[in-house]
Amino acid sequence: MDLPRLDMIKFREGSESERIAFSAELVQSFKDHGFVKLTRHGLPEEMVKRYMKAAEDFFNLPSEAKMEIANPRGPWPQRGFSWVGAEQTSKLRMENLEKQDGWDELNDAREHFDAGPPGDTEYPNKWPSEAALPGFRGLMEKCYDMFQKVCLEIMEAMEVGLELPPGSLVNRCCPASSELRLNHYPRIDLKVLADGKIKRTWPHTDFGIITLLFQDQVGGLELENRRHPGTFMPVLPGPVNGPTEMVVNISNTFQRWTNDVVKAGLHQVSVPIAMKQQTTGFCPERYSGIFFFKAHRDTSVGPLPRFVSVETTALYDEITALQYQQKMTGVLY
Ligand SMILES: O=C(O)CCC(=O)C(=O)O
Ligand SMILES: [Fe+2]
Repeated sequence: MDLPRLDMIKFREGSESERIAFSAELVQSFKDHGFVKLTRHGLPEEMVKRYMKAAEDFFNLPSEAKMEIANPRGPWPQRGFSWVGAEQTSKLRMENLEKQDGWDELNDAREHFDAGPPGDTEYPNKWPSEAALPGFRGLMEKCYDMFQKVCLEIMEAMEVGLELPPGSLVNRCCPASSELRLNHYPRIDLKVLADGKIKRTWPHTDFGIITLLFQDQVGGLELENRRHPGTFMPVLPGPVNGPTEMVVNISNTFQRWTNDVVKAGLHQVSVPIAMKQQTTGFCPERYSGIFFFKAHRDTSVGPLPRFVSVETTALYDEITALQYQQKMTGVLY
């Protein structure tokens, strides 16, 4: 089974009834899978291609250049480079938060780069020098703005689909506090993965509102099959020469806002489906580009009034998006 693939132009340029139909299908796919694929997402193809190529250029820098902009471990938004093994996604799984101890030895075979809003003075970004990587910062800042815009549009559609007052989601996301990420999974021996202590990315949910994801042709991203909890199915890369497909998943903040009406999509990165039966050899390197769309730092991530009633009590506490981010980032290390 592949994920529903929705054409976003129907929301952007469609008639009122097309906008309503798109929004209903979007909500349904999120309720069923926690995931959707969007085509004609409005992001220039050329820009997405350059974004993915920039990931290769960045991770090909010498280690010293990457370590110069290393992310300081700790409970604050991530900025700059995180080396292989720095982050342990196994700890992020909501139900594992209390029983973290046994999860300490599970590592991710992944390095990544994170950037927050352009010009963020509270948590400044860390860029490689212009000499080392010409144009990288400019491109990332442009992508950030475009990704933020498309996420706001998805929030608009969710307001329609969930029959929420216009602006009730969108207004919680301005000014921007999202994060852009580049992921690199180095080539790895299948035997290492088979040992069970290292995975490309352990099952987890992301902690923002929604996540946008672009992947190369290697494959390996998997989402939980909600019909058979605990099992996973592949989110296959789009056609090689076709237009880019944007994968979108629901993250914890949206689950909290809707008091579990729309739940976050559990996902992992595993061995690509074509190599599952193989016991020897190497898993090729893989790149992905991600945008963690987040709520404004002072906004509450407690359930919205519309999802709480006498019969339906609030499942989550009223803390700010920044406090929640700090709590979750603290868990990662
Ligand atoms: O690389 C991928 O496809 C997924 C990575 C991921 O889940 C994350 O960075 O949160
Ligand atoms: Fe993720």
